[in-house]
Amino acid sequence: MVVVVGIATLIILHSIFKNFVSHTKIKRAPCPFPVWPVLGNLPLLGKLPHLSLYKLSQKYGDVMELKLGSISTIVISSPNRAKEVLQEHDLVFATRPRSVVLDMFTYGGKDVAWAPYGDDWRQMRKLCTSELFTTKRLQASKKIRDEEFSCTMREIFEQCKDAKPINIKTMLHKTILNIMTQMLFTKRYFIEDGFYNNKHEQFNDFMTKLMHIGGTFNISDFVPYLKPFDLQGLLPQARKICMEMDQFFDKIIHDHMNEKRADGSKDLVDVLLSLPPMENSGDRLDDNKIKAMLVDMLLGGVESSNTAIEWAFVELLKKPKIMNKLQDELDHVVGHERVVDEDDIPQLEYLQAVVKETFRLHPPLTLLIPHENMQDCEVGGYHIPAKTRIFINAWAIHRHPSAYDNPWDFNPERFVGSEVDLKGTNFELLPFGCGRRMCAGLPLGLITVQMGLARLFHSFTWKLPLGENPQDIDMGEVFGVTTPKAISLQAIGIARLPLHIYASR
Ligand code: HEM
Repeated sequence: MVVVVGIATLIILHSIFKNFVSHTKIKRAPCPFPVWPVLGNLPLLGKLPHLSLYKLSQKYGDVMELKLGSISTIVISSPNRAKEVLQEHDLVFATRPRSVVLDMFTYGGKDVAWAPYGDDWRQMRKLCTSELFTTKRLQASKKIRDEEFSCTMREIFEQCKDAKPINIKTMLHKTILNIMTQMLFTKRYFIEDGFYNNKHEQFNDFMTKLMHIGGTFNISDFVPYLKPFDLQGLLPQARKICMEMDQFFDKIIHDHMNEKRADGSKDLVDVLLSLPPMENSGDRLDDNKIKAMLVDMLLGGVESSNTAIEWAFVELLKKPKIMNKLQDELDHVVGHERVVDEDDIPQLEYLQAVVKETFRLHPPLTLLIPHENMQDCEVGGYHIPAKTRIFINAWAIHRHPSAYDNPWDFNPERFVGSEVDLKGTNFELLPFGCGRRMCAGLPLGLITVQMGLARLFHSFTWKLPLGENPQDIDMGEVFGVTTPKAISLQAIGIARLPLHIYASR
C-alpha cells in the first residue's frame, strides 16, 4: 500500500513539475503596445510597414510578435534571426499565408510564389529550375534583352538632343515589360516603328491595377470575420481584373496552340504547353497553372527589377563620384566603340558592388513575401506557435549594425573584394530571400538590373533637370508589391559614346 501511494505521489509530482517547466520554458516574443480591440497592432504599421516595423524593432528587439487583427505575426529584423528562420528551420517556415485577393489573382494559389507548401508547389518550383529559368534558357534570351536595351538607348538618344527630362521609371517599365512578354509569349507591348507607344492599353491597364491591388494591405486578411464586408471595396476591382486577365491569357494560349512559329523557336508559354499534366487527367499542364505562372512572372519579374534600377539612378545622381567611378570601369572594360554585353558583367566588379549596395539600401520587396510556419518552433529563444505569419524585414536587416558600418550611407566600396553575394547564403543581404522559397527568377532579375545600369550609364551620363539639386531629391517610398520611389525620378541623359554607336543599334 505504501509503495502504491509512493508511486502515485511521484507520478503526480512529476506531472506538476513537467507542466511547470513547460510553462516557464514557453517564452513569447515581445509585443509592441498598444494592442487595439479588433485591429490589434494593425494601426502601428502605418503607410510604410517596413519602416514602422524597423522603428519598433529598435525598441522591442529583433524578434517581435505583433497581433495584426486576429493574426499573430512574427517580425524578424536581424541577420542571425533570419538565418534561424530561413536556414535552420527552412522547412518549418516554408509555407505562405493565404490572401483573399492574391488567391484570386493566382487561380487559387496554383502559382509558385503564393502557393502553400506541398506537392503542387514542389512540382511547379521544379518546373522553374528544370525548364523555365535554366542557364541555357537565360543564355537563349540574351538577344531579347540586348535588343530591348538598344531600343531604349535609341529612344533616350532622341530625347537627349533636346535635353528633355526622361521619366526613368516609365521608360524602364516599358523596356523590362517588353523583355518579359517577349520571353513569355514572343510579343512586344510597346513598339511601333522602332519607338514605344501605348498601343496595348488593355494589357497595361490591368497590369497596373494588378500591381496596385495585389500590393494593398487588405484588412480582410487580418480580421477574417470582416471578409464578407470587404471594407476597402477590393473584391469587385479584383474580380474585374481577373476577368480581363483571364481573357487575355486565354487568347495567348489559344494562339500558341494554333500557330507554330516559322523559325521553330519556343517561348516560355510553348514550354509550359509542352509539359505533361501534374494530375492524372488531360494531356498537358492545366491551363490555370499556366496562367498562374504567367501572373507570377509578370508580377514578380517586372516591377522588382524596375524599382531597383530607379533607386540606383537616384543614389548615383546624389553621389557623382560613384557615378564617375562606375563609368570609368565601364570605359576601361568595354571602351567606346561598342555597347556593354552580358558577357562583360563578370569583369565589371564595381558595377556588381553598386548593384549589391542598391539592393541593400532599397530591397524591392522590403518584407520579402510573407512566410508561415507549419509547426510550433523556437526562434531567438521565443516560442512561435504553428500558423504564425512571418515577416522577414530585409529593409531592417540590411541596416543592422552587427553587419554594416554606417548602414545608412550608400557606399558600394563595402562590397568591393567582399565575398558577400546575393544567392541567399549571406544573411546580411537578402533581397531575393533564401532557402526553399527564395526567388525563383534570381538570375533573370539580377542580369536585368546589372545590364540595365551598365547600358544606361555607359551610353549616357545623367543629370537632373535645370534648377534641381541632387541633395533635394525626394527619397519618399510607397509600399506595395514592391517599394518604389513615391515621386518618379526625372533625369536628362547626355550621350557619351560616338554617334554611330547609337545609330547602329
Ligand atoms: C530584381 C529582381 C527581383 C527581386 C529583388 C526578387 C525578389 C524576390 C523575393 C524577395 C522573393 C520572396 C523570397 C522569400 O519569400 O523568401 C521572390 C520570390 C519569387 N520570385 Fe522574385 N525577385 C526578382 C525577380 C524575379 C523574376 C525576374 C522572376 C520571374 C520571372 C521572379 C519570380 C519569383 C517567384 C516565382 C518567386 C516565388 C518563389 C517561391 O515562393 O517558391 N522574381 N522574389
